[in-house]
Amino acid sequence: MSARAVAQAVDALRRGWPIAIRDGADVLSLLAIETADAARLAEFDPDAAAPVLISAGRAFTLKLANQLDAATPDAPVLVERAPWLEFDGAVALADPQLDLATPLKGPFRAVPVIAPDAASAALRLARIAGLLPAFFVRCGGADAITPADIDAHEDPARLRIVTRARLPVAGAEDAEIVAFRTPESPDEHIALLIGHPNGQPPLVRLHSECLTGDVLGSLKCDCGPQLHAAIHAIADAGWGVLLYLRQEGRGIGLINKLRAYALQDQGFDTVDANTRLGFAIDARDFGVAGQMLKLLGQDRIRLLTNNPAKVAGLQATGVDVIERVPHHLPPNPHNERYLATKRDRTGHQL
Ligand SMILES: Nc1nc2c(ncn2[C@@H]2O[C@H](COP(=O)(O)OP(=O)(O)OP(=O)(O)O)[C@@H](O)[C@H]2O)c(=O)[nH]1
Ligand SMILES: [Zn+2]
Repeated sequence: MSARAVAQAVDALRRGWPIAIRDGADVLSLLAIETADAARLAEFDPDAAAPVLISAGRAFTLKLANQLDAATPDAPVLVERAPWLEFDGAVALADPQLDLATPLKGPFRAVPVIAPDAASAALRLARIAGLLPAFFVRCGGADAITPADIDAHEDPARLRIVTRARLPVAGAEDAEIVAFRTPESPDEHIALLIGHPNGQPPLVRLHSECLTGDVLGSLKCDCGPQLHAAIHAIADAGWGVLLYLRQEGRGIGLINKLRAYALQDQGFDTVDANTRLGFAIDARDFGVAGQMLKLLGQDRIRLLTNNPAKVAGLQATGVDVIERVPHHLPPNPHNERYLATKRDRTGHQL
């Protein structure tokens, strides 16, 4: 029942319908700003008193917080509903793409967060729904879901292998595709098994979905070349696994990644763009990858990556990463700065 309620809540957010989240005795009703409009807001909040929930990263950009704890840019911050904070003003609070074009009409004031666990859970649900993490909030409401329900929605424990088939691909004709899914999430993750187990730990690549790089050949990142080079490297190694994880935009979804790109067009780097949107710098959870490898019977691996956080994330799921194998591709003029930011700000190894 609760699984159904979370799926319905994600759907409701996308459609601009309010949801409710319970934190102990407190219940918050929430209307996502991105999918609301002035009429829905008037119906949700007839007294025009509902404060606005945003994340700490966004609040810091708006100078509503003095300090940004780098570890928690996605923590909840509540903004008092000043009389001048009408619907359009709230949209400007929610969407950093408008910052340069529309100077904000403050002053705004942060107030203590009511029901912080429910508020954090709401921001998480916005990410799952691929929306901006910003809501109008009021107390009370029916059919509330709980933060634990949302944890269960994201839990990879119920991941299963659904089907598998031979799939010759460019660079690895001897390959098999294995498809995974959970009952909760619409994301269908894929493993490409290249070659055959030979008693040695497989060479593994975790590839997070990048529609722009993988499909359109975007030069802004290194994803497309990394994907193809990984297939070749695994084939050359004799045996291994490519996991294609549906974690577009480091877990914030395609639309939010493209918003981050729009901010990059304004001069912000990939780290600051995520923070300004109100998301963690990397919102991925490698639990899915760990579970996929275990279902494939591979819990001792060599990992192709430059990202020590990926190694740590996978180790935390109980997979033994016996070696990190660097996975560098030559830069191009469009992704040079992106790669330098990864090196300088997110600990990627040279
Ligand atoms: N939010 C956001 N996501 C991005 C951006 N550029 C690329 N991505 C996403 O980043 C992910 C690719 O990262 P990966 O190549 O898996 O990994 P990594 O963490 O850089 O580590 P490596 O294993 O060393 O490549 C994909 O989901 C891309 O869609 C960006 O500017 N903003
Ligand atoms: Zn990419």
